[in-house]
Amino acid sequence: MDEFDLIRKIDHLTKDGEDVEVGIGDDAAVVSGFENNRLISCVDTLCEDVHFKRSTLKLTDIGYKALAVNLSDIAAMGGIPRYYLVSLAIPADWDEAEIIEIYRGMNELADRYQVTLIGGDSVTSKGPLTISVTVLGEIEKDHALLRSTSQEGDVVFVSGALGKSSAGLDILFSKGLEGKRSADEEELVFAHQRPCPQVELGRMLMKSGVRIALNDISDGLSAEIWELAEASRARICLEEDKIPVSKEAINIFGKSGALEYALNGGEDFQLVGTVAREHWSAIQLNAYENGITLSAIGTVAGRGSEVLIQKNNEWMPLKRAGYRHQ
Ligand SMILES: Nc1ncnc2c1ncn2[C@@H]1O[C@H](COP(=O)(O)OP(=O)(O)OP(=O)(O)O)[C@@H](O)[C@H]1O
Ligand SMILES: Cc1ncc(C[n+]2csc(CCOP(=O)(O)O)c2C)c(N)n1
Ligand SMILES: [Mg+2]
Ligand SMILES: [Mg+2]
Ligand SMILES: [Mg+2]
Repeated sequence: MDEFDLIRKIDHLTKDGEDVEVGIGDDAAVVSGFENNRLISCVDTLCEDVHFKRSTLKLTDIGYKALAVNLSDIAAMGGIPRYYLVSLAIPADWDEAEIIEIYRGMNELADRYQVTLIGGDSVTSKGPLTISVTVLGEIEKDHALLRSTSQEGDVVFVSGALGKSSAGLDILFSKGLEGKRSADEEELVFAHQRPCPQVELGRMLMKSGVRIALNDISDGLSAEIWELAEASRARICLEEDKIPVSKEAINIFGKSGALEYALNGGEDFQLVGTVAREHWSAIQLNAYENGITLSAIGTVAGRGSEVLIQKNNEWMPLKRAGYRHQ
């Protein structure tokens, strides 16, 4: 595969935004920048055999997901994604047409959120295929939603239903990409392959103007709630039976199997946060009116850096057992 040929094809595939003064084709990109807002940036990487296999994601899904996980981090800050850069380390057994397919998937999501590809890097890999995406965006000055602002008395909330992605992954592991699937299985597999970054929800929460601590769920609810507790030095108490566990996962894996996926599976890319009790109803209603379900799953009970969970009327420490790279 010729590096320059590939870059030319990628360039043709993507649209140039008007505010991109120099895009693909020079040593670095130049964009016009933001008049009043701050620059917000993040990078996350997908690695073959760690984040996906050819038997779990189609080529277009790999691209879609590589961008989605980054839009999720921008969402978790309340920002607006604008530009992205893609770094690829490509092993010899991947051909150009396959890489272009990955870009087609990325493009699909980029078009939906109007984020523009402004550059990247392509190198040979002697190991697995690795895709690293950097997203640049904007956020109103002093309005980023941090992990560190939870306070005593806050309601702890989470968006959507949890556990779908990792339940979907197990279905893919047992049935492969092309296996026959029930409607429930299809829903779970789709959630794994095409996670929906909660950008609109992040913006809605930011625009509410109230203090909200926020995090996105990449490693599982247990890991992300612990991150909030530690960043805010908060003592968080969750009620197990309030956690919105995927119905489809319950149908297939039973209540406790589905709860395990919700707590420790990861890659749901929903948002978990805390907000003062007096603002909770309005926030929940506003989300509802925009087609998003928010569930109250607990409270910030005081200071500390710990998470407790109530099961069958008994409180116990929540095990932080989400995904962790070794
Ligand atoms: N290798 C690194 N060098 C510098 N900073 C890093 C590195 N890895 C992570 N960070 C920083 O650490 C913080 C937490 O990163 P982390 O990747 O855990 O968050 P996340 O993207 O929300 O989680 P995930 O990667 O599971 O989606 C971020 O500020 C990130 O920029
Ligand atoms: C083939 C295959 N095996 C396992 C997994 C599960 N997985 C990998 S990384 C991760 C957490 C998020 O990653 P990060 O912390 O890097 O953002 C999870 C839950 C998968 N998706 N595909
Ligand atoms: Mg990260
Ligand atoms: Mg994150
Ligand atoms: Mg992330």
